[in-house]
Amino acid sequence: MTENPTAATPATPAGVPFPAATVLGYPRIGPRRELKKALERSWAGTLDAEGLTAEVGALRAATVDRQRELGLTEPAAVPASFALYDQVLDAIVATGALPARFSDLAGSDGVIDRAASFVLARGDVARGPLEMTKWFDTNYHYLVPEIGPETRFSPNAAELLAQAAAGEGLRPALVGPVTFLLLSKAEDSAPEGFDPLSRLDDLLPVYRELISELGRAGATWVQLEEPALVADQDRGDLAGVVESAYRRLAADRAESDPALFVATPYGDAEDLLAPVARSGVEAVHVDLVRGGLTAEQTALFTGEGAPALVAGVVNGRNIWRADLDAALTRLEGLRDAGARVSVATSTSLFHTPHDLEQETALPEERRRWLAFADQKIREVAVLARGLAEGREAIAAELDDARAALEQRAAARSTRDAAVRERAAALTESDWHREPAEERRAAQAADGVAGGLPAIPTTTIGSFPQTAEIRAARAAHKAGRLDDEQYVGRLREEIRDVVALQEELGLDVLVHGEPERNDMVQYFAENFDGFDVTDHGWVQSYGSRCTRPSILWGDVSRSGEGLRGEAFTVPWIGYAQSLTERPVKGMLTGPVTILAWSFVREDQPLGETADQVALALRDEVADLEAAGIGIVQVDEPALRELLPLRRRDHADYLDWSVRSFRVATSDVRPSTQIHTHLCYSEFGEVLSAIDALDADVTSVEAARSRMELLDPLQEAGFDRGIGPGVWDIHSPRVPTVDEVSTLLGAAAEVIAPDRLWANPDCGLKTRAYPETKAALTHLVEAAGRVRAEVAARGAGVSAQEPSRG
Ligand code: MET
Ligand SMILES: [Zn+2]
Repeated sequence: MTENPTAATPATPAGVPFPAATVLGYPRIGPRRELKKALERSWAGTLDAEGLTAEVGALRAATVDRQRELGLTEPAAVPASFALYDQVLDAIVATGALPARFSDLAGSDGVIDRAASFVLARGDVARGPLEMTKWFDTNYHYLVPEIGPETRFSPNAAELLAQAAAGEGLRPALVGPVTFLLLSKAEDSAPEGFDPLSRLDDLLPVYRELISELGRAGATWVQLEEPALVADQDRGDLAGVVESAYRRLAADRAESDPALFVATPYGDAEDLLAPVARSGVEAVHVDLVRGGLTAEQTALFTGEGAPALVAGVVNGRNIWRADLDAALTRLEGLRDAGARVSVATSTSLFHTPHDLEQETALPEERRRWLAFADQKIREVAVLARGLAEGREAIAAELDDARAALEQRAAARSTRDAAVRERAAALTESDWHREPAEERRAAQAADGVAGGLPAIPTTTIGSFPQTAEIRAARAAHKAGRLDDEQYVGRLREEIRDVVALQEELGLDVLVHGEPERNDMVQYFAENFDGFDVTDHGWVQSYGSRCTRPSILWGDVSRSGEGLRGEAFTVPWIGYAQSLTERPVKGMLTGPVTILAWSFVREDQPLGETADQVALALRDEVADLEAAGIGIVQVDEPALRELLPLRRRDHADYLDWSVRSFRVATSDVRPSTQIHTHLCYSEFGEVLSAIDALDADVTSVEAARSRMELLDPLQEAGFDRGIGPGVWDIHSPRVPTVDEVSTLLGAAAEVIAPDRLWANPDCGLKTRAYPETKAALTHLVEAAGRVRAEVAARGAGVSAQEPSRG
C-alpha cells in the first residue's frame, strides 16, 4: 500500500470504509434476458408470484456472484440495484407516493405490493399507466411520478430489503429525494403552478426511515442517486435546497444507520457538488467521464470530515475500453491532492450489455477495442489495485489496454478517405433546398401532393411485425430459409400491406417495413462502419430491450463504389409498383441512428452525423430516382440527445439539424420530405424542428390531447403537420368520434392543405385486428373533418374564425 496520511478511515456510522472499487449499478436484464422472460411470463399468467420471486432471486444471486468474481469483493462494493421494472418505480413504491388515480391499489396497510406496482407501470382495464419519459439524455425510459399537494408519503422498504437480501453485504441503492421530485410531474388535480419539489420537507422523513430500516437490516452504506443535479434546472435556490436536504438526512443518525453515498452520474454537478459534499454525507460520486473537478471542488474532498471521493472514471454508457493510463493518472492526482479516492463507473452499467465474451461473431480486431459491463468491472478493479499498489502492480493490464488503444488509433479500417473527403467538401448549398413556398407550389403542380385531398391520411411507416415475419427472419438468419425464399416472403407481406391500405382507403401508402428487425439496426446492417451484436441487449423500459449497434468506423452504404448500394429501394420501389397511389419512402435519420447505437468517441459526433447523413442522402436520391415522390426521414431521438446543459444546446442543434438537412436536401423541389418525431413536448426544440426544413412533420399528439397545437401556433410554424390522432402505445381502438374530435381540434388551427391525419407512431408493435379497426376509424374521421372544413366555406382560412 502506498503511504497516504489522509487515507485514514474516519468513523462512518457503521464503521465500514467505502469500498475502493465499485460500480453504480449493473445490467438488470440478465445475460440471457432472464428478467425479461420471467416478467413476461408472469404478466401472461404462466408464472405465478412465487415463481417470479424464485427466478428473480436466482438471477440476482448470480449477478452478485458475478460482480464479486470480477473484482468487487469488498463489503458494500456491489450495489443492490436490481429494479424489476424501473428504479423510479421502486422509489414510488418505497415512498408510497401513489397518485390519486391509483389510490385503490394500496393495501389495507397503505402499502403498494409488487402486483400493484405492475399496474402503475402497465395500466389496467380501468386506466392508463404512469407516463414514461427518457431518463436524462439516454434511451432508457422511466415512469414519471405524479405528485400533488395531498400526495401521502409513507415508507415501504419491502422491495429494497428484498433487493438487499440478494447477497451478503450489498449496498442498497435508491433514487435520491431531490431527483425523485425533480423528475416528478404535478398531479392533474394539483393547482396551477404546483411544484413537486415543494414537497421535499414531507418526503425527507420517509427517506430517513427507509435508510434506517436498511441499516437495521444490515446495510452499512446506502446509495442515493441524484442525477438531476447534473442538468440545468432553472431554479436559483437549488443549492440551498440540496444542502439542507442532505444535512437533514445526515444529521443525528442512530448507531445502526448506514453511511450515506450520493451519486451524481450523467454529467457535471457543477455548483451543486459543494452543497452535497459539505452536507455531512460520507461519500460522493462524481462523473469524471462527462464532468470534471476544479481545484476548489477537489478541496471539498480533503481534510478532516471530508467525504470519500468516488471517482467515476470508467464510462458506464459506452462500450469502448477505458484508457487505463489516463484514468490512473487522474486518480493518482486526486489522491495526491489529499482526497480519499475510490474507483467507480461514471454511471450505472445498465446502459451497456452484460458480457463481451458472448459476442463470438465480432471480428477479433474490433473485439479488442471493446468493454461491456463485465469487462468494465474488471477495469474498475484493476484501477483500484493500481491506485493502492502502484503502477507496477498492474503493468500488464496497463500495457494491454495501451496496446489496444494504440492499435485502434492506428487502424486503417476506421478511416475511409473517400468518405472523409466527401464530408469535408460539404458546403451550405448541400443542406439548402428551394424556399418552402416554392416547394409547396412545385409539389402541388408536379409532385404527388397534387393528387392528394385535403387532410391526407397516412401512417408512420411500420405495419404489425407478425410472429410469421419474425419467424421468417430467424429462419433466414439460421440458414433454414435462403435469400430468395426470404425475399419472396417479405414481398408477399408488402403485397398484403399495400392491398390492405388501398382497401382501407388511405391516401399515402407505406411498404410496412417488414424487412426491418429494428429501425436503427437495419441501417447499421446495410452501412459500412457498424457492427451488430448477438446478445448485446440493454433495457429500454420494463422488460423491453434494444440491441444497439456499434458504430466504430467511417460510414457509407455497403457495396461497390463510394455510394454503395441502395437497400431500401428494392422494398419501397416494389411497393410503389403495386399501386397507383403514392408510396412514402421510409428512412431513419442520422441523429436517431447515432442516439440508438454505441458511437465512436474518437471524433466529434457532428462529424459522424455528417457521414451517416451522406449515406442517407444517397438512399434518398435513389428513392427519388425510383419514382418515390415522398420520403420520410424519422428523427424520434432528436429531443433525446439534447444536452443536459443549456449552453451546449446551440452546438448540438447546429450539427443535428445540419445532418438531417444534408440527408434530405439533394432532391427536386417537387419531392416532399417528411419527418417523424415521437414526442409532443416540442418546447426546447421547436425552432430546431422548424429548421429541419421538412415539408411535413408528424408527431405524437393523441396521448397529450393535441397539447402541441398552441405552442406550434405561437411559433408561427407554417409547414405541413400530422399531429397523431391514434395513440398506438396501447391496443385500444379509438372511436370515429374520438379521432374526429382530435382532428377537428387540429383543423381549427391548421389549414386543411397543411394538415395530415396519421397515428402517433409506427404500428410494428400492434396486431392486425386493432390496426384495421383503428385505421378504418381514422379514414372515416378524416372524411368527416374534411367535409366539415369544406362546409365552413371556400375562401375562409382555417386560421380565421369563420363568420356565420
Ligand atoms: C420510433 S418512430 C418509428 C418510425 C418508423 N417509421 C415506424 O413506423 O416504425
Ligand atoms: Zn415514432
